[in-house]
Amino acid sequence: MSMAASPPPKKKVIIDTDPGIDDAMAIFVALRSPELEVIGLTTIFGNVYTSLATRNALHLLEAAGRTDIPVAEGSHVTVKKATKLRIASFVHGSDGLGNQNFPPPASKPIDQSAAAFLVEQANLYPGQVTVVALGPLTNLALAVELDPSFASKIGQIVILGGAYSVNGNVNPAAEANIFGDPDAADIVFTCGADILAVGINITHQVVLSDIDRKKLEQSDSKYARYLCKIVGLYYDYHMDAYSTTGVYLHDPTTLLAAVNPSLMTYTEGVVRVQTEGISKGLTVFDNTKKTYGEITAWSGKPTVKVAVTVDAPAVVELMMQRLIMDD
Ligand SMILES: O=c1[nH]cnc2c1ncn2[C@@H]1O[C@H](CO)[C@@H](O)[C@H]1O
Repeated sequence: MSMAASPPPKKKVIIDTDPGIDDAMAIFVALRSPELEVIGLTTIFGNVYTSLATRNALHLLEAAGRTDIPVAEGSHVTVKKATKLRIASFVHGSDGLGNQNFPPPASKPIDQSAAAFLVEQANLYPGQVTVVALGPLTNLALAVELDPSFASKIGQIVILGGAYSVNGNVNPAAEANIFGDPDAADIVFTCGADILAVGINITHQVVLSDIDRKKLEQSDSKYARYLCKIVGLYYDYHMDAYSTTGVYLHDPTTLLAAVNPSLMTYTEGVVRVQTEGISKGLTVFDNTKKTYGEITAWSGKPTVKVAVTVDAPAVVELMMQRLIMDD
């Protein structure tokens, strides 16, 4: 008797997000990826304040018809309780979704903080949960502080964060997600979890051109059409900031690294984050190949994987395919 091979188990994913136009793309791609089971969204400040991130996360799940997925609201302040936050409304619009003024969602977040939800899920499914972190790393740092076993129980943390051997996007030193809470980022990078970091040295190679945008616009996919409605402002920002007619696919690229890690190559080493001074938010990678003459801040810290190359056309194609494919 022949038996059909059973499909591989889906990867359980929690997306920690600050939606955000490219966050919306990543969330839709995740919902459309048969390799993934999205078990929750957790929210954080960054592109918008946390309360608006929660509202947008709920709204995006409603737009996708997936209100079965829980949303846990994250921290409103940095891990050091700073309330003065850097919010990128000039990139995403004051509503975070291209100034479309969508009606408020009917659904509500669950009664648990993002950090508590992350800890709970890691304990429920040890080694099986992947967190895709698309904003500042505050919630994950709080999870590490809440439960010392979180780092070993979480399956993998895929981080959009850092600028490795290239300039930042907030200033020459810092990438926006790391700059948003550098102390949290340093806690997470050194916590000992299985970490895969995707920096803007990678995501600046992955561009959605105007031609691809038109293809999305002309498809009948409700996901593609929704994204085309909100993406205009993101194109304007890229024209102003980088003089390009395309947009960088930061968040969907990172999400797709969780779907198919072989879209990138990686190196391994220790990442520490500068938490003060003019280079606050700088990610500094030690390849651990040199024995320094003294103990450094990197000595003996756990290593992480950092993406070094990407098959950019394959990432764009996969994203387009996931958005356009039939339900
Ligand atoms: O110039 C910028 N300032 C702040 N945030 C930005 C900028 N450009 C892009 N992003 C946002 O930050 C993440 C990648 O660093 C992405 O979520 C992107 O939308």
